[in-house]
Amino acid sequence: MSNWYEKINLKTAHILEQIKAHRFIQELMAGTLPKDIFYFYINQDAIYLSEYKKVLAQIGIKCYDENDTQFFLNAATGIINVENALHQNFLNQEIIKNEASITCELYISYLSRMAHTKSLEEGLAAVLPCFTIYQQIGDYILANQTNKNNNPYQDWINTYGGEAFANSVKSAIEITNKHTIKASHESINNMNKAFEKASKLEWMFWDSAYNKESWKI
Ligand SMILES: Cc1ncc(CN)c(N)n1
Repeated sequence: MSNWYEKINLKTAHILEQIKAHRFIQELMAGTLPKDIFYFYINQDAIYLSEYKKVLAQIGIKCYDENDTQFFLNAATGIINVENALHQNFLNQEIIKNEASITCELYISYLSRMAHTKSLEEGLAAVLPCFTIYQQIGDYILANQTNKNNNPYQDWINTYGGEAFANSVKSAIEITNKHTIKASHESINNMNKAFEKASKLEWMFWDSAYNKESWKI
């Protein structure tokens, strides 16, 4: 019998396919993504990660098993440090913007609400696509690109397609699956909704970067 993650991954496969097909990802893979769009993304992602780090710490605080707590606290520091270093490599200080785009604001606010006001199970499900989708996209690009030696975005691709990130994703999946074993039907439904919504927000995050989303007023 398949576990919770396998089922929800299958149920949301259409979202992942749309992310893979998105012009942001296709052009990133080809190395043709305009630099201003990539920088817009990296800048928004730096804002996103500084909040996401707090969300992971909050999830860790809520865990009952100390190993799970440790995992999320490590994830909040370790992985994010790697990503921040990656961002600093790409970011030109002059273009740093401090204002979150609408979608960035929406995504971080949503995750923060899930981590602070919902059950641990729902919080786990909400943060999981941030792990799994990036790994799947990293792996997808690594498997399909033909320009590994001259893609200006290769460092980004390697970070998410790499083994270190895969290990961390595996642990996040295992912890979340473990919390579904005794979960009620209602709780599983809520977890499904949270995973699906966060997956859609992942698509929206790339789309908003591609369009250099601005506030309407
Ligand atoms: C928006 C977003 N989602 C996920 C990741 C991968 N941690 C990220 N860097 N940015």
